[in-house]
Amino acid sequence: MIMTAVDGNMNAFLYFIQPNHCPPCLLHAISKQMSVKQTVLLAVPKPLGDGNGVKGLVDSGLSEVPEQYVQPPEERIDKLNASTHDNPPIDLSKLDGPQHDQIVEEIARAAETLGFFQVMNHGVPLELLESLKDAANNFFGQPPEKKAVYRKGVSPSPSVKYGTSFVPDKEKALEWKDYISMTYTTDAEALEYWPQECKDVALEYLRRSIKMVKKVVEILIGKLGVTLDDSRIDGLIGLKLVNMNFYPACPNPELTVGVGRHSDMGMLTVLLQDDIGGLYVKMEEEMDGKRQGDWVEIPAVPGALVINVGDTLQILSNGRYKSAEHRVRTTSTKSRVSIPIFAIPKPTERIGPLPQLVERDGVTRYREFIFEEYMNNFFSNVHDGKKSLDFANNI
Ligand SMILES: O=C(O)CCC(=O)C(=O)O
Ligand SMILES: [Fe+2]
Repeated sequence: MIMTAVDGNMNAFLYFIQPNHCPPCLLHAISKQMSVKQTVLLAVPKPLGDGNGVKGLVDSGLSEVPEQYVQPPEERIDKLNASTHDNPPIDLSKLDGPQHDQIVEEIARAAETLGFFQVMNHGVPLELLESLKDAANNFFGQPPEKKAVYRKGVSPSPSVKYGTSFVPDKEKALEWKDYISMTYTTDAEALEYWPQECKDVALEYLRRSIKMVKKVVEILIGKLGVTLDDSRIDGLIGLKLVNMNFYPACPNPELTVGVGRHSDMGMLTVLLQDDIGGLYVKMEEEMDGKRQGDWVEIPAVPGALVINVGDTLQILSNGRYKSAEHRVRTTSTKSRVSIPIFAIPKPTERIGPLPQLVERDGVTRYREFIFEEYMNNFFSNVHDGKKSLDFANNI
């Protein structure tokens, strides 16, 4: 019998199977389903394609999701039972007018409760937002071989990485997502190595957003009653990543996730989503008639950007600001793109609760560490809710 299967790195394999042996994962499941007691792999797996990602799978004409993408029941997303977080976007242009204090209050309140909010008049031109979504669709719409050149290990620069899922080698169930991740070092490096289809818009998005990120960080630190000098703030948001996520239309959205439950590791994340929707956040506490633990959808609002608090800001604020757990569902009808910017500390930055807060709170909720250690831990574990924060636990 000849059979195709796909491994965690999205390599498709041709298998020749005979009784007596059972290769792991998909084949195991298939062999059980087919009541074949044992199967054997006769030939070495032969890659059918490299770097095709989930998009490549879908383009090959799937009618059902492969076994590796089927989530355990507790991770599946019941979209009918989720409500929407319908707070209107916060108008950042009002920071320059008489409503300054009220806007500062709204930002701090959102960061202390849900850890997510949307903003408008954020300084990123609306045409640029449209171009970014087009650029992401263009990049992922290319033939597999054009994208595969950015895979880890072969990419022309360590700052650019094309991949699928999060940590495919360790995940029990894969995420239904392809991505390209671009780490900013210098303009020259970005212009040389980032993909042609997206480098200009991604750089401009980064330049414009980072000004807004800095302003929001200053506001949030200020609301803690602490002043940090400019170079410290620059260090806290000194490493910047622009990602483009692509979630292909999925034949069984009820069985899969686009991104599993996780929190982001940095200070703040800025996220552009298209009009499909599907980003859910877990309520940290009871609020607006919703219970703690409920999942609420962050609706797609044209022209708005989503901002969320990351682990670093939760740690720095000694737990006052909430790094929210979030996840993304898939859809059967259309693909979705999202374009986050992760503003994270420089790897050498020393992170821990701000001493002034520890003194005031009379307790230190997290230990100190060098950010690089946190980052390495984050990227070597599968998404598992807010588990990433355990790395900073005191004991
Ligand atoms: O696609 C989204 O809406 C969110 C993606 C996300 O959470 C992430 O990339 O960390
Ligand atoms: Fe995230």
